[in-house]
Parts: sequence; structure tokens; C-alpha cells
Amino acid sequence: MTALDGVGAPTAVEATGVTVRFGRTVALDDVHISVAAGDTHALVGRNGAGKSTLVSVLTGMRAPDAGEVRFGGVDAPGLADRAAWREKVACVYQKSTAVPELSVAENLFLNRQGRLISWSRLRRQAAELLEQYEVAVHPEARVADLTVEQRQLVEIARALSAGARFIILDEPTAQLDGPAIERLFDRMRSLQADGVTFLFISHHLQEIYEVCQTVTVYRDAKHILTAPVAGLSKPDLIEAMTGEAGGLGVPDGADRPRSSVPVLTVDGLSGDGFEDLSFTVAAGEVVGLAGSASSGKHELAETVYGLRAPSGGTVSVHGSHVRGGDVPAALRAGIGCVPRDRHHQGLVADLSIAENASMTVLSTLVRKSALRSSGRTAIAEYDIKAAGPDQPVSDLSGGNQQKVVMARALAADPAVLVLINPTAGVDVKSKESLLGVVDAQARAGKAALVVSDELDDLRVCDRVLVLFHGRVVAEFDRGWRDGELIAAIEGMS
Ligand SMILES: Nc1ncnc2c1ncn2[C@@H]1O[C@H](COP(=O)(O)OP(=O)(O)OP(=O)(O)O)[C@@H](O)[C@H]1O
Repeated sequence: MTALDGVGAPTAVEATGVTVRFGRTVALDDVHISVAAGDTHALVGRNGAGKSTLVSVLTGMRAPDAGEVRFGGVDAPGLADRAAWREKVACVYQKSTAVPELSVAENLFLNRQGRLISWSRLRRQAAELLEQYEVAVHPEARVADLTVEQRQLVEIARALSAGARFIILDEPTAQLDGPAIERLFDRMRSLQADGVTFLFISHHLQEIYEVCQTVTVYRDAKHILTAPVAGLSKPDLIEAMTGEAGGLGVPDGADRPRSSVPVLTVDGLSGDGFEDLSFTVAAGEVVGLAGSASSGKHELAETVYGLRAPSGGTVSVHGSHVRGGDVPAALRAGIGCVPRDRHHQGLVADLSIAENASMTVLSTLVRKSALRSSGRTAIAEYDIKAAGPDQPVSDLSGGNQQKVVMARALAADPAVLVLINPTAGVDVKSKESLLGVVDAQARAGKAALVVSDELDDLRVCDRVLVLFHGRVVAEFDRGWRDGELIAAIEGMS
């Protein structure tokens, strides 16, 4: 049976009247979505708008308090019937759902082998499947050793081989570099030509225009609009998301006063994936580090804030050496960080917003009331959508968790900020305010190092160092053109 939506196109999936509550929080309030078969349909909204909650309903991970889901006009299976859901829909999350210690072949057929497993057959079938979907990884490779790009392709192949023709991609580009994003989009286009339907979630609005035909906007748990992408301007899209007219302005800090006094000095630093790097960041200066995933930029930043031990060279703050490979020592020396992975290095999921945001200064904040009041300040300053300072961070949406990480980095009033992908998963409006915070910190005389794949994050920088295979290959002062920076990142300058 084929369902038809209002304008006569067959519907791959349709959800109507969906309401989901978490205690007092209404995450979805009587929303609907209808995705036409063969469409790539974007779902966008500010942090906490309800996107991930809808995904959990559309994948059968959560029963809504009210509402219905239908695939091709047929009611969704019962929640317990996981096999039936796998045939209808799959979601590739930002965080892998594959078992890292198992091989690609084992992951591909997880929960699907009969009782008797023939390993040689499993490997052969996996190899055939990978070839069919043009995924260039070895069936016996451990999933833990794959890149994010390879892992996503394996998960897409797994979904398609289970029979699903509707795939949800939840912020798939957040951890990919430019060329990998283009390869993912090419892959999506060719699967779409074969009849696969996508629901695509991203905070990068230009991606919506590049790869989607239809867009649905949710705001504060409500459906705001569904429209063809081609007829919707970017300002109108942002207005639907934020409820406010007027474009966005990322501060570029061009008028920021600069001093020549170095706060951070990196001298002859070598470590995993980078060699003999020297540079300084002055008071009031924001320096960007750009490069591909293999450039060594993350490893360099992680060595500066003490997560990795250097194999040579030194890091100093205000002329004093900081002991390497020791995060608490770096913190005491005045280096605050937003780490690369908020799930592993950023937050303690069970602790509250107040506790997480104050973690770098906990020894000085002993009174519970003081803790709560600093939590309330963080919620207001960083525009965190939450029920209150006592709410555990595990209850927050991804983007709002990222804002708590930023609050935590700044709580100890560090002299140096090392920020890795500081706006990852953060909506357009919040991005503007987080970058405003970086600008304000620099104006207050702090030194900042911003490592990012996002050009908007790099625009706030006074200069950008481009790394390629662990060495600085180019340096751009403010005012660079996108094309020249991207060419340098890709090693073409
Ligand atoms: N397990 C939970 N307990 C309590 N509240 C929750 C829980 N999960 C989500 N919420 C709340 O529901 C709302 C919607 O969250 P959701 O994760 O769906 O937002 P989102 O649109 O995906 O945001 P983001 O863009 O940041 O990923 C938020 O206010 C969030 O705090």
C-alpha cells in the first residue's frame, strides 16, 4: 500500500499528533511530519526544539505520550518488535551505535545471524555487502579502528541490507571534514536516485540547501513550518527557527584591541602527529588552528591543555612552564578547555548543570546555594534551555550540553582558552552568542586558541594557522577568503 500526502506524493513516513513529555518538560507538543518517498527532508530547529526526541519516536525507541507513526501508510510495528522496525527505518547517530570491539562483518550482521554462525560465510556475505554498497573497508577491520566517515557508511550499508529504505541522519556532518562531507552528500544523492528516503538533521543551514528538497522547522516543541527548500530564503528559515526577524551576525572582532604581550607560548612542541611547532598567543588575541582531520590540529590543542604528553618542546603561560600531559596542572596554570568530545572528556552525565558548569572551581564553591546560583548564571549567560540548575546534563539536548562545557571552561576565569570545535551541535543563534563570548574574553585580555572545521568559528580569529601533516603550512590574517583558506586546508596552496 502506498500512502499519499496532501499534495499527492507517496509518503515514506508520517507522524501525526505526536506529544512527548519528560516530567514537566514538553519535548514535543502535538507535532507532525510527513516525508515523501524518495525525498531528502531536513529537520531543523534550535537546541532543545525536539528533533532528537522525534527521532526516538520515528525509530521506535520511545512510545509517544500521544500520536501515531505510519510507514507507507501502514501503522508502525509494536515497540518490542525490533526486527520489524529495522526493516522500516534506521538512524545513523553522531555517536556510533556499532560495537567498537567487534569486526565490521560482525556488526553488519549483529542480531541477524541464525543460531549457527559460520564465520567464513559471515565474512563472505559482509564482503559482498560492502562491495554492493561501495564501502571500502575490510570486513575484518575492528569498528573501533574505522574513521567516523567509514563507520557511518558501514551503518548505512547495514540499514539498507536490513531492508530499510528510510534513513535518518542525525547531524552526520558534525565530525566530518570538508571532503568527507562532499563524499557523504554524493553517496546520499546516488542512494536517493535509487529510491532511498532521508531525514537529515543538521545545524549547518547551507547543507540543507545543498542536499535537501524539503525542510521542516520545529521550535520550542512545536511544528512551525514545512516547505520546499528552493522557495525558502535563509533569513526566512532562520526566522522560523528563532521566532525573530533579522539575520545573524557573528562577531569578527576586527576592532578588538591587541597587545603584544604573549600569554601562551608554544615552543618547539612535538607530539602525536605534529612536530616542532612554535607560536605565541598574545593578550586579547584569538588564534585559529585549521587543517584536515589528519593535520595534527586536535593533537596539538590537546597537548597544549595537558591531555596528551609532548615528545618535545614546552608550553608556557605568562612565561611559566606548564607540566606536560597533566590536565589539572594546565588548569592551575590558567588553561581552560572545551575538549573535542563532550561525551568522554566534557561532562559527567549524572551531575547537574550547576555541578558540571562549576567543576573547574568546585573546591572554592562549597555552599549548595552558591553552586545553584552559579548554575543559574550559566543558564542565563550561555542561553541553556533547561528546567533549572539542578537538572542532570544527561537530560539536556546535545547543543545545550555543549553550552555547559563552554560554561565550565570559563568558570575558573582562565588566562588561556583552548577551544576545540566550540560550536559543535550548537544552533545558529547560540553559535552567535558563544562566539560572542570568545570575543568578549579576548577583549578582557585573555588569549584564545580556536581549533575548528567551521569557517564561522575561524572568522572570530585575528589570524589562522593552517596545519598540514603536523606542520604549519600557511598563516592568514583576518579578512581571508573562504576559497584560499579551504585550499590551504586541503594542501593545495
Ligand atoms: N531524558 C530526558 N529527560 C528530561 N528531559 C529531556 C530528556 N531528553 C530530552 N529532554 C528535553 O526535551 C527537549 C527536547 O530535546 P531534544 O534532544 O529532542 O532537542 P534537539 O532538538 O534534538 O536539540 P539539539 O539540537 O541540541 O540536539 C529539551 O528541552 C531536553 O532538555
